[in-house]
Amino acid sequence: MGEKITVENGVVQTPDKPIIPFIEGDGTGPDIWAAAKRVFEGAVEKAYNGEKGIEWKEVLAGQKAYDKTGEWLPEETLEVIRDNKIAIKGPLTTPIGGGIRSLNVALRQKLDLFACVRPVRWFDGVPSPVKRPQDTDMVIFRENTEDIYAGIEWQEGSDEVKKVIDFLQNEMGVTNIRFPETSGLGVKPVSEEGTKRLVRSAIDYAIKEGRKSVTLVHKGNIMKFTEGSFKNWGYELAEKEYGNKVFTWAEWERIVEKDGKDAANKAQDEAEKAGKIIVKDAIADIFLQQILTRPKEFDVVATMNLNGDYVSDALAAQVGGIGIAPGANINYESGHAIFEATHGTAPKYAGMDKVNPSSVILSGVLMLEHLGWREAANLILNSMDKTIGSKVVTYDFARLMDGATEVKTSEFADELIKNMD
Ligand SMILES: NC(=O)C1=CN([C@@H]2O[C@H](COP(=O)(O)OP(=O)(O)OC[C@H]3O[C@@H](n4cnc5c(N)ncnc54)[C@H](OP(=O)(O)O)[C@@H]3O)[C@@H](O)[C@H]2O)C=CC1
Ligand SMILES: O=C(O)CCC(=O)C(=O)O
Ligand SMILES: [Mg+2]
Repeated sequence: MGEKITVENGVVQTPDKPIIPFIEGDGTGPDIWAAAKRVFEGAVEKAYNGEKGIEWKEVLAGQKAYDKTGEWLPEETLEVIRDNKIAIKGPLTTPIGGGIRSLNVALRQKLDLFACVRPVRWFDGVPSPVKRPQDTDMVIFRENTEDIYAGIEWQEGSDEVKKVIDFLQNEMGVTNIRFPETSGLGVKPVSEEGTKRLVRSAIDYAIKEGRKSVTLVHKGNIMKFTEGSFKNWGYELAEKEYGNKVFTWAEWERIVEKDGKDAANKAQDEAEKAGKIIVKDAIADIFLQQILTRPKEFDVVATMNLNGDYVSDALAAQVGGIGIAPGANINYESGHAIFEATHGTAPKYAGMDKVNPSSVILSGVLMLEHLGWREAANLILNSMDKTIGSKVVTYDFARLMDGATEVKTSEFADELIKNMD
């Protein structure tokens, strides 16, 4: 009989047979989930000889939920995940324009999973568009509950948008809505609490994992009171809560003003040598250039929701694409977490047993690490290295690799299970 995972004083307590809810997902979700589940079970069995095991519990969301219950995201699904603390999911479809809002975003918001953690590293042999993919080794902390993802927007021509435009023009003195008759409007909330809990998680992670820096990525030069404040609150939190453990660029600037640039650079050098975390910032556009040209300069990255979405896929491309990029949505305060692939439902490949299951498999590796089952996680990581190293890969890698053997989703899983040792 399975038992519930609990969290005591922020520490996850995993029974030998934890109940883990899963959402299969839409489109290619069932293909990659079937493969991933077998890989997780193979690794756990091999690591613990039957002494530990997972009791899977299916919960519904997306098309499957709608067909069975008439709801896209049933309350029962949220209740089961809340109750069991963690879950793993495949991708869910979001129609563009009208219709339902993103179920993926709704799950993160309803469970307050404020940090979307996406590690980006290269596996030996994976085809990449850059010359030195091994230089990219970053962990993105994307804020998950605020920003324009809050879904506060009004359609062009609606009574609501007319009211808001009227308010802006007549009560707030706004004069620069270029085409007021035909504008839709969106609101971008970014709060001090939301920013600080995200940046805190990123710095805690950097300290725990022995990382060198945390970069706050923002567009504060243009959006001063949202993205600019994100940067300022980030520095404020770093200095106030972490004191001597960090050196911030805000401090660097204060030293420049007082004693000049050489003194500031010297202080940063000394901080690096002392193993302090360097907390710095980058404006989002130049950041997207520098992750390509100088990836070694970045380590942990903390950013808002939309920037984080763009940065995730851009960085994933550098190490082989979204077919292999994992993710976790975590509330570090309550311990709730949902692990999920970074990519979408890739509908044109649905049911073809074709796409790469690595993204959801590596999300499962993050889940096993979260549970403290490092042995099983490492078995999968080593097997992934070995399997890709032997050039047995799915179509996405095969089309970019010389001499590759292209296999189906399920065959790639067979190969991973075979190569676990
Ligand atoms: N978290 C989630 O559940 C997410 C859901 N979505 C949703 O998914 C739907 C489709 O979105 P779309 O923008 O087309 O993005 P997708 O990520 O679904 O697909 C875009 C392309 O990425 C490649 N790709 C995606 N998954 C894999 C995989 N497992 N293995 C190999 N290659 C892969 C394919 O490239 P190629 O054609 O070159 O082979 C595919 O055509 C939308 O409804 C969107 O809202 C999107 C992102 C995240
Ligand atoms: O939910 C969606 O449609 C998109 C989500 C997304 O792009 C992401 O999680 O990176
Ligand atoms: Mg995305």
